[in-house]
Amino acid sequence: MTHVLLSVSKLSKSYGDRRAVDGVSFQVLRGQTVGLLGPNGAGKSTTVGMICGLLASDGGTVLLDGEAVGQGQNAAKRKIGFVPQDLALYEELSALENLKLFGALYGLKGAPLKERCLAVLELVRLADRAQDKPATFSGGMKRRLNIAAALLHDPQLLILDEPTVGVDPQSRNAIFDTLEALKAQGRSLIYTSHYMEEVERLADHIVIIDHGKVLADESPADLYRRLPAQAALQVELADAPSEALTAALARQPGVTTVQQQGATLNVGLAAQDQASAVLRWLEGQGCRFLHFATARANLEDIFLNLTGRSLRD
Ligand SMILES: Nc1ncnc2c1ncn2[C@@H]1O[C@H](COP(=O)(O)OP(=O)(O)OP(=O)(O)O)[C@@H](O)[C@H]1O
Repeated sequence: MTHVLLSVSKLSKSYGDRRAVDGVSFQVLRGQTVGLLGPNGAGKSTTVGMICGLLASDGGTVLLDGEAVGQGQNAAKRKIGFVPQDLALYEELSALENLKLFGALYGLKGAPLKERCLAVLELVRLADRAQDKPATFSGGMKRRLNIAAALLHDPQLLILDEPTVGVDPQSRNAIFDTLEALKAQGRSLIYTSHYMEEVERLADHIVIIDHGKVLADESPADLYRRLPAQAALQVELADAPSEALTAALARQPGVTTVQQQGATLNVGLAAQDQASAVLRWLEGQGCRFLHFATARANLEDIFLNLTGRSLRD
């Protein structure tokens, strides 16, 4: 058995003359969580829609366990669970009745269906609300019920399209707990988001997508290694530093970059724990500080480094 569960190759789709997805390729290994990260309109939803066989592609292939996932019913598709951006629930049926209905679509019935419904409700932490209607649920609870529905047939790969948009913090945590439990069971996940903190928390591997193209396809550690600085120190001095001082600062150990704007210095650091040494050095040079702050580099910086633009533009 190969380690590769899903293989996406040169996937493309245009809407009219707009190329929404332009030759996207990446793989998902067994047990791996892949974060598909990109700004709004980058092509994430279109990509996952094609992976699930819900949207027809203009070109490219999607193989799951070596089998093509096309449109229509097929065995490969059954190994995928999909949680779309838009909720799909019957508001007037109870949570349990909703799941029974979805389970029946997968050919589950009788006692095994009931057992599966209760197990997935437990997994998304809605077991105590089984008899309640989604009409009485918060947005986050509805989202969790939708995740439960996608898990009924016990898929190998769960694909979630921006699952935390419009979700309250309590449900957000419950969703993360569910996904972490699935990871621990060895399931594979694809998680699309434009929230870098979420992708950082969950993903073993990150695919950054922009304008329908893959810009990076790496582990978080490798992505960070691309950055010129792993942390930043911002210091506001009482007086603007001399050019000689700024130049000498740039030569200090652990300092990767120095930018000066008036009395403010932005210092790139090879590691965050080098900030105190830099501050001591500045103090030794007779500098007085008004304010200073440090920040660890994040995926936002990586996106900025790759595209010259902010992820949230
Ligand atoms: N049905 C459609 N008809 C026409 N254009 C579309 C359609 N769906 C998406 N697009 C366009 O395709 C591009 C990619 O959209 P897509 O929804 O895949 O991006 P996304 O990264 O998922 O963004 P979002 O987070 O906003 O959903 C965008 O420019 C979008 O406007």
